[in-house]
Amino acid sequence: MPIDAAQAVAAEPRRSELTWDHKDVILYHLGIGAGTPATGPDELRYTLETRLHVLPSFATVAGGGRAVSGGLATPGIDVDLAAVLHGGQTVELHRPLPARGTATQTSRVAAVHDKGKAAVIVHRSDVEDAEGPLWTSQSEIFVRGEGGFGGERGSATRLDAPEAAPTWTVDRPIREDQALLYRLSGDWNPLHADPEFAKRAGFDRPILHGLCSYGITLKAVVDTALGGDVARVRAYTTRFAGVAFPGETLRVRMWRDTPAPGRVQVTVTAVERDDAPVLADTVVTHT
Ligand SMILES: CCCCCCC[C@@H](O)CC(=O)SCCNC(=O)CCNC(=O)[C@H](O)C(C)(C)COP(=O)(O)OP(=O)(O)OC[C@H]1O[C@@H](n2cnc3c(N)ncnc32)[C@H](O)[C@@H]1OP(=O)(O)O
Repeated sequence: MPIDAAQAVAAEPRRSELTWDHKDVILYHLGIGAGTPATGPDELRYTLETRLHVLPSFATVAGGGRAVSGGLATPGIDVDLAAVLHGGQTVELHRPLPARGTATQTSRVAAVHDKGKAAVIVHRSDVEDAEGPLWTSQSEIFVRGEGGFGGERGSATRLDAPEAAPTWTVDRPIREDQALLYRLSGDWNPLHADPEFAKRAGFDRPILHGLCSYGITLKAVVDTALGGDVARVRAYTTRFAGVAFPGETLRVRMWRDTPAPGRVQVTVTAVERDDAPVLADTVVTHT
């Protein structure tokens, strides 16, 4: 049986060691579009080792993407990768991320929801180093065709886009080779690179990694709404509402102090496809 929810949730948490250094951080930043203009002072914070600030979404790839592969390598879960889409992602920061580190990750399947036509696997990781907790990450993995196993449906948090005009709107072009560059940070899923595999998954061409859009968007928020200060981010949550393709332009709309003070609510759409939703229910919590 492809999904045995009870077995997945009861499985022992998996522990793994994560290590990273400035090279991994810079590669990740390039993979989410940093470095344009190449020598602009704001971009050098993301790309020059002597000035490096770590974007908190780096947590999703630290250690070479084990969070991604580990999410599906759990007893009780045996699914076709072509049926898998990233559904949602949250990262909660306990401290700013260092540019190099060694940490222990403890991961488990927190829940498996039965959506009828799909299963949603909720995968949680807690990461700490010698100085204490660093971050907590939660991924929702949407597996098409794997529902109907008789599990709980689970609840969904939905945020209406505010009626007021956005405080800021910025456009972020996705390079044609963005997914090819991003995958070097550890998510080698062929869905993002191999046209034949993408067709088998139901797409005309390879789609962008959800976590690449996630990183592009957080960088846009930090650079626009948080004065470029990565250390102000406390938490970042999103739902992947629709696909994005390399070569498109992401329009990032941001509302200050929405839905509460100290939060920026964000929507992301694909400009070339009539503002089709890409990220929804997206909030950056900050100091
Ligand atoms: C540990 C980390 C491991 C990560 C593994 C992933 C590896 C990566 O390489 C893979 C990727 O990056 S894939 C790219 C990024 N993701 C996407 O592009 C998906 C975009 N979203 C969609 O296509 C649709 O929203 C879609 C298809 C997701 C849903 O659309 P519909 O089928 O139309 O669903 P709908 O009828 O609206 O709702 C049915 C029930 O499902 C819930 N739901 C909807 N969208 C969800 C989402 N994004 N995440 C989680 N749950 C979601 C709905 O709430 C509904 O349930 P309920 O009726 O109980 O409310």
